[in-house]
Amino acid sequence: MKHELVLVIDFGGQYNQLIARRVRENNVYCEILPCTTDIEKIKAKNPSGIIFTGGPNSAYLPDSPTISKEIFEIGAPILGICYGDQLIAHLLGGKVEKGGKQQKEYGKTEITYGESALFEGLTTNSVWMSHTDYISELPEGFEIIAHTADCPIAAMQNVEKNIYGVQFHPEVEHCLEGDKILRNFLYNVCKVKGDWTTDSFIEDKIREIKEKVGDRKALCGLSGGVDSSVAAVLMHRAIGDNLTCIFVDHGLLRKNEGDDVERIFKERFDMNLIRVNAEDRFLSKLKGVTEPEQKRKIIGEEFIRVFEAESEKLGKMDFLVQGTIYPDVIESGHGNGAATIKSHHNVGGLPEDVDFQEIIEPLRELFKDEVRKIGLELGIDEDLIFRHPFPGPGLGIRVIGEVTKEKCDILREADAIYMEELKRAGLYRDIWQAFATLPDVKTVGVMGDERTYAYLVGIRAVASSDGMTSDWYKMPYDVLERISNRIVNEVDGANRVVYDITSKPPGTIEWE
Ligand SMILES: Nc1ncnc2c1ncn2[C@@H]1O[C@H](COP(=O)(O)OP(=O)(O)OP(=O)(O)O)[C@@H](O)[C@H]1O
Ligand SMILES: O=c1[nH]c(=O)c2[nH+]cn([C@@H]3O[C@H](COP(=O)(O)O)[C@@H](O)[C@H]3O)c2[nH]1
Ligand SMILES: NC(=O)CC[C@H](N)C(=O)O
Ligand SMILES: [Mg+2]
Repeated sequence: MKHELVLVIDFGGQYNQLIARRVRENNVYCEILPCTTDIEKIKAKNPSGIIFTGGPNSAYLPDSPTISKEIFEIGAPILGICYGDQLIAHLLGGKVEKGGKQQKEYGKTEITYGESALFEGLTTNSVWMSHTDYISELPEGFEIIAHTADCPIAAMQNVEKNIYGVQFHPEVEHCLEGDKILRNFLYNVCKVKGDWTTDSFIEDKIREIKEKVGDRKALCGLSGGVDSSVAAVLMHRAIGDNLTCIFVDHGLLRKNEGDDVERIFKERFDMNLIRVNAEDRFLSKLKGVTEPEQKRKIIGEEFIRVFEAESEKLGKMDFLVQGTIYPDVIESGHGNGAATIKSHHNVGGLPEDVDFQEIIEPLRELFKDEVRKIGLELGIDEDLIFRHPFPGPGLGIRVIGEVTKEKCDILREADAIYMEELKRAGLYRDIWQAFATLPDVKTVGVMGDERTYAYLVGIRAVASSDGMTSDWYKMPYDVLERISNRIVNEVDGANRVVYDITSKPPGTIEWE
């Protein structure tokens, strides 16, 4: 079945992915396209509605991102947000200017709404602003539908042409009733029925995979983590025994993880699974390397080389499947004009030559919490679905600086104690992700009246819903105390523990 589709046209904003997921949360399928996409391609997708995102530029400057005016003629309702709103005004003959002290607005702002299908049913009047420019003159055919104390045109509409614009950001959590405004756009203006659900995602993906793979063979990188487990189960539903899962024990896993993953998958899933022990291979490639991006690229490449070697043994597999999700893609700098934060091993860390016909990534557009929902619907057990995320490069990026077996062993012991204590305190599920890290730092201590000189262990726990932003977890002192005592007492080679209290941004979740 072909679903209703809303297109998000990307002008380089910070919250584009949020817009997309808000649309999906309203049961409408959504795709993000760069603003440079050909108008014919946009038309061919026959969208039910189009949303222009915000962006860092100024619509009136010559080199700012723009779009052909033909977009206004293709018949789909349009909603512009912030830069998108300003661009509509600029393209259709209104005026956008740099704001003086007066017109700039950042953060929470009081607003007065007028009559509009967008604002039906709203009961509050506070929005979230982030703009320096402002619309000083309406384009012809438009009317003002909201204003603030400082911004005369906080929203505008042309009902006849179905074009709407808002200066504020309805997609962010802090915009009161922003979700209602987006819902009104979808249901009152675009008149969608809302035919997209996680059920239909599963059905569609399975059909899509069947069509693509036919009776050819696929190899799926399986880590035992959430994303690859969900990807593997989806693939298995689609192609059955033509799927082989491959679990690489690269020596950078947590304590007992290799054996646990192998056992759990053999017990619970009726899939072909191969475990490859490749510790020496990975550690020898990482010898002497300290720079995080270089480490990530080496690990990314080794994964692929191991997959290729196994594929060769099995008689050449046609497809490689990975559990890549959206944050892996965006942080690797593979979005439109987005900066590279770190090369996730499965995206930015992939080598150029990959000996498979194609890579299949069934979850590439989704966020972690969406993947979890789908996993539960596929019947995967909760203990697997609610495992904390664990990065593919594993301890390779948690041992800061050069990776050695000795350091990995120290970290494995510390991390195992940390997890055990979090579970004992009943905090594991409340925390989005927690782990220990081993900075390349030794400190002096005193134990049994003897001097020690041993490694520092960092522990981190974060609260988040999608991993895109996070806050540090406010861990009770008594739990911290127990963790610290046990690590220093029980782990040979560690004599000090620190707790990371950095949010993301400005930090990232992993230290490298
Ligand atoms: N040890 C491994 N063996 C085989 N494939 C792996 C391994 N680690 C990661 N991968 C591949 O890389 C992808 C990305 O890893 P990532 O850690 O983001 O996802 P995950 O492990 O599936 O889920 P989670 O985020 O819950 O850890 C995985 O989905 C999987 O396809
Ligand atoms: O599979 C992965 N391959 C990687 O290379 C990688 N780097 C980070 N992560 C995980 O992604 C989430 C966001 O991490 P950061 O805030 O550190 O960028 C967190 O959950 C990280 O653990 C990775 N996962
Ligand atoms: N958040 C935005 O889209 C900002 C739009 C534009 N760059 C401004 O400062 O007004
Ligand atoms: Mg993982």
